[in-house]
Amino acid sequence: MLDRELMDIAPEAPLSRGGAWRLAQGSLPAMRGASGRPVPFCVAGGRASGSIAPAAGQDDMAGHWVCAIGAFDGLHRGHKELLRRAREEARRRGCRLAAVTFSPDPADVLGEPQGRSRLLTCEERSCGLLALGVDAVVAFDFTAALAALDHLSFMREALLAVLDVDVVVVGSDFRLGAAGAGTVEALTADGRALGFDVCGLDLLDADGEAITATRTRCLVRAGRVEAAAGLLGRCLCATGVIEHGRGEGTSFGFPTANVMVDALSCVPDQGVYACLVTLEGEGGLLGCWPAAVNVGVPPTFAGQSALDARTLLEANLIGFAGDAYGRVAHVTFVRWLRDSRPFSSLEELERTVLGNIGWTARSLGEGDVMGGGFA
Ligand SMILES: Cc1cc2nc3c(=O)[nH]c(=O)nc-3n(C[C@H](O)[C@H](O)[C@H](O)COP(=O)(O)O)c2cc1C
Ligand SMILES: Nc1ncnc2c1ncn2[C@@H]1O[C@H](COP(=O)(O)OP(=O)(O)OP(=O)(O)O)[C@@H](O)[C@H]1O
Repeated sequence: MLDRELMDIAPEAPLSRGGAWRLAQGSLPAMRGASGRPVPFCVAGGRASGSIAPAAGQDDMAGHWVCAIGAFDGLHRGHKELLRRAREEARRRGCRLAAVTFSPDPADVLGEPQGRSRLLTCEERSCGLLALGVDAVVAFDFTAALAALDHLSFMREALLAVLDVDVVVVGSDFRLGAAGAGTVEALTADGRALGFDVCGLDLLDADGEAITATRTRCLVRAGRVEAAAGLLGRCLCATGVIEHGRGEGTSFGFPTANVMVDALSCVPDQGVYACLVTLEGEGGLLGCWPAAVNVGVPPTFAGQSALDARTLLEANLIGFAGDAYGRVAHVTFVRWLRDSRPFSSLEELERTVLGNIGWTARSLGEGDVMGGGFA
C-alpha cells in the first residue's frame, strides 16, 4: 500500500511555474480521505523522503502553499507567533499553510551530543502543529543525504517537488541546507530564481532575549521550569512509562511511581518539583493527580540500582490508590521546590520529602483533579 503512495520526480524534468518539478506520476499525493494519517513520499531521485500529515478535511496537496519552515521543537511562543503570521499571509494570498519540518530534529543529528535535547517527540510536534491550525505538516527525513543538500537544491528538488510554494516564512535567524548557508537573504535569492517569496520575521523575545528552543532547553535542564513555561506559553510536560523501583519508598510512608522517560527527552537534570501526573487508562485517561516528584537518581542511593543509568522521575501521586505499573504517565512540571541532595539519615530524608508532599497537596490538591480533587 505504501509503495503505491510513494512518488518520485523525473531527474531530467524541466522547471515549470513556481519552480515546481512535475512529478513523474503527474500529481501530488492524493490523501484519499485518510486525513490525519501521514502519507510517505520520496523525491529528488531518492535523496529526500518524508511524510505529509494532512489536517482533517485536507484531502489533496494540489494548489498553492505558504510554508513555515523549521524544527519547531517545543512549539514555544516564538513558533506560535511565526505560525500566526504565516497563517495571515496564507489567508491574504488565498493559499493553504504547511509547516515544513524535519525528523529527527536536525539538532539531534548535527548538534553537540548533549542528550536530553528534545522538548517534543516528532509525533508530538506534528500533532501540535496540526492543533495550531496548519493545513498539513510536511516532515522530511533528516538523513545524511538530505543534510548534504545545499539550500537551493533542497528548495528546488525536495520542497518544490512536494508542494507548489508561493511563500516561505521563517525567523530572521533561520538557516537551511548544507553548512547552514541558507540564510533569509540566500533563500530570498533562491525564491527569485524559483518563483516564491520569502518572509524573514523578527524573532519574538522575552526579557530582551529571543525565545528559542535552545534557550528553553537550557532553562529546563537547569530546573527552571517556571521560566521555561514562560517561553513555552504552557507548562513543560514529559511522558514516560511507570516501572518498578527499589521498593524503598513504601516503607518510608511515601510510595513512588518510577516514571522512565526517553533518554532524549528534555527534563531537568535533577531536583524536586510540584507536578500534575496524568495516567492513561485502557480506553482513555484514568485521572490526573498532584504529585511531588524527584528527578534523577536519588543522591542518597546513587549507584544502588540498575535503573540509575536511565532518566528517572520518582513521583508520589497524592490521593492515588491502585496499581500504576506499566501505565503511560504524563508529568506536568508546575513548580521547582528544591535541589535533590544526599541525606545523612533516612529519618531526615523522610521528614523532608513528606514536607514536599504536604506543600504540593496544599497547593495543587489532595486527589484526582479530573475527578474534582477529592481524595
Ligand atoms: C518528592 C520526593 C523528593 C525526594 N528527594 C530526594 C532527595 O533530595 N534525595 C534523595 O536521595 N532522595 C530523594 N527522594 C527519593 C527517595 O529517596 C526515593 O523515593 C526512595 O528511595 C524510594 O524509592 P523506591 O520506592 O523507588 O525504592 C525523593 C523522593 C520524592 C518522592
Ligand atoms: N522567537 C521566535 N520568533 C519568531 N520565529 C521564530 C522564533 N524562534 C524560532 N523561530 C522560527 O520558527 C521556525 C522554527 O524554529 P526552529 O525550531 O528552527 O528554531 P528555534 O526555536 O530557534 O530552535 P533552536 O534554538 O534549536 O535553533 C524557524 O523559522 C525559526 O527561525
